[in-house]
Amino acid sequence: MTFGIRLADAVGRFGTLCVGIDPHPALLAAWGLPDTPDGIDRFSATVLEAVTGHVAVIKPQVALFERHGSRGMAALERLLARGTESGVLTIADAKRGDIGSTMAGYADAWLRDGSALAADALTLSPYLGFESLRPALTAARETGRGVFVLALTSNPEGASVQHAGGENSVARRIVQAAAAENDGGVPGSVGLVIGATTGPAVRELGLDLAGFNGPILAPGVGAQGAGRGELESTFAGTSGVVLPNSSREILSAGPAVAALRAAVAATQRSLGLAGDAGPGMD
Ligand SMILES: O=c1ccn([C@@H]2O[C@H](COP(=O)(O)O)[C@@H](O)[C@H]2O)c(=O)[nH]1
Repeated sequence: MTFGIRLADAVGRFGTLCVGIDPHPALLAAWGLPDTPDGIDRFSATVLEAVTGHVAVIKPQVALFERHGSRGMAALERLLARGTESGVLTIADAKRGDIGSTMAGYADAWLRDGSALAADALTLSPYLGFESLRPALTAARETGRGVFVLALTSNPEGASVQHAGGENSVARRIVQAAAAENDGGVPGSVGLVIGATTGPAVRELGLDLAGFNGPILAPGVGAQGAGRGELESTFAGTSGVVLPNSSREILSAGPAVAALRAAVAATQRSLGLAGDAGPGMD
């Protein structure tokens, strides 16, 4: 079964909120955990326990595992495996992108069956050219996995690159290229990253999200300042599933599992997502 279909099923049961697992040093300290591979392992296991059965998807931030070298990456491998065992979909936020021949290595690592780092989906950076991502697009299609391609990122600096090009902006061309990958009537597995903090850019750049048949990962709610109003205005009329991601704001409620669950529920309520059957935000 494809990632797009599995995601549609999962958000139909648990709603669209994506919880980020970002073991920042300050959060580890606040939780009374050491800034070590064992600390991030315990942090990750606690978040997974709290969200299982309450959200459809988690997004581990790879950089914060990579800080600890091979033992940090082993903690990430365990989290990805436990996510699969628990029935929670995983998006590895690694933002990979390179020339095609090297991209094949990343695709093998993150998107191939049997790889210790295989996730349900991977974030990709298209700034070496959308077509350089082909090995990852192919691997995802062949293995029933998904990708999320950066289009309009949530950080203010992103505009200097992504808005460039006027009517034919970089972001617009990325949305068009990603849309072309999602043919057929079923929910597509090639998604986009569009920050919830990007204000009127979706409209001003003429991004056709009504015609986009894939999921959209929307970081920027919570700690970066976006809320329900920003989500609703940015994604009005969008056809595909929009997955608002919150990391630090939810994680700062820990380490108690009950408190993390309460933060998840509060976030779902404040974003208007509780009981949300998923596809689109009208
Ligand atoms: O445009 C982007 C792409 C990815 N991110 C990632 O999402 C989380 C956001 O964390 P918060 O604590 O909720 O701010 C983090 O892992 C980013 O690397 C993003 O913010 N914007």
